[in-house]
Amino acid sequence: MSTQTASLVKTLNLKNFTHGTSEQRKEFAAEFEAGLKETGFIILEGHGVNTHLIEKNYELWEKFFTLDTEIKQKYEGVEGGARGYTGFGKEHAKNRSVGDLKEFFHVGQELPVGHPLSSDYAANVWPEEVAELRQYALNFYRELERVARNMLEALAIQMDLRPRFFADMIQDGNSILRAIHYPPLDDSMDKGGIRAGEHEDINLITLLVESTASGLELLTHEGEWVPVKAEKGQIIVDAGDMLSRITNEVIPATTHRVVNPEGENTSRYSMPFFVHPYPNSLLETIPSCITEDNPEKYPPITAGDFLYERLVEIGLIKK
Ligand SMILES: O=C(O)CCC(=O)C(=O)O
Ligand SMILES: [Fe+2]
Repeated sequence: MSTQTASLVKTLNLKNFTHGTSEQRKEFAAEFEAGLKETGFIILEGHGVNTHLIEKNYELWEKFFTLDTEIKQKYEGVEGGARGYTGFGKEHAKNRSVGDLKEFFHVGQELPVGHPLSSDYAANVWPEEVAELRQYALNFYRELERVARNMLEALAIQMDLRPRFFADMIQDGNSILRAIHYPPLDDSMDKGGIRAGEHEDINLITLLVESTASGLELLTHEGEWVPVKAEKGQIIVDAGDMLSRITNEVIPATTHRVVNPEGENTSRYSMPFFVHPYPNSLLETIPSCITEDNPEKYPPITAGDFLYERLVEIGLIKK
């Protein structure tokens, strides 16, 4: 981590919330909210996600991404990229036309047959060439959901909401595990291309376990790009558009990007977990976030409709 990042982005330990005294829990919650407001990012330690599980996921996803393109394309095309593989250059940031220099694979919520929400979600697709992926990716998904629940409970307490306010929204929610491969750059790639153009995530919060290489940057309120990196055992947490919307922008969505490598030109892998409410959950402004100086900015919308609008904007759904 650069010294600049170290001083700018707060590092918090989740154990202080899950196992701490009431003082430590309060302090954790306050620091989390302050971090989201000040820089949009916090770095989380003590999250309890097993290192082996993270390493195994990287190993298996790398196996998938090194398969021939024709094989990977068999797993493409499920509902605007909601599940399975999305090929190189397809997604672009909201106001850009050049596609990002990445390919990725989405794993979504998997509910038992007969669950009332199971028909709301497309079925996951699993590459038969990497048989172990299903088990390891789903275990990882569950672990990240647990961390997300804890973080959102802390935020709800800090905002004087009932503790499960956000946690109920993400219960059986539409969260997405995205495994990303940014290939080494070569001359055939679009000259204006960047690994991931400047953007905000669509969801409530995003959890990013350590990536395999640097490149992630956040935009400060002062308009300066600053590198952020999670080391082994750390998770970066940031705020997305849905959280910004329901907090009436009291918590802004974090603007970030992934820049091209300057030194060694190798593949980069990362695995963001986008924490989403269930599709019928209403994104409605939290009353305490409406004040005379900050009147209500957005009408209510369901999480499903909001997501659809944004997927059209970033090129994953064609209207
Ligand atoms: O690869 C990363 O570190 C971040 C990726 C990202 O911001 C995204 O996919 O939304
Ligand atoms: Fe992002």
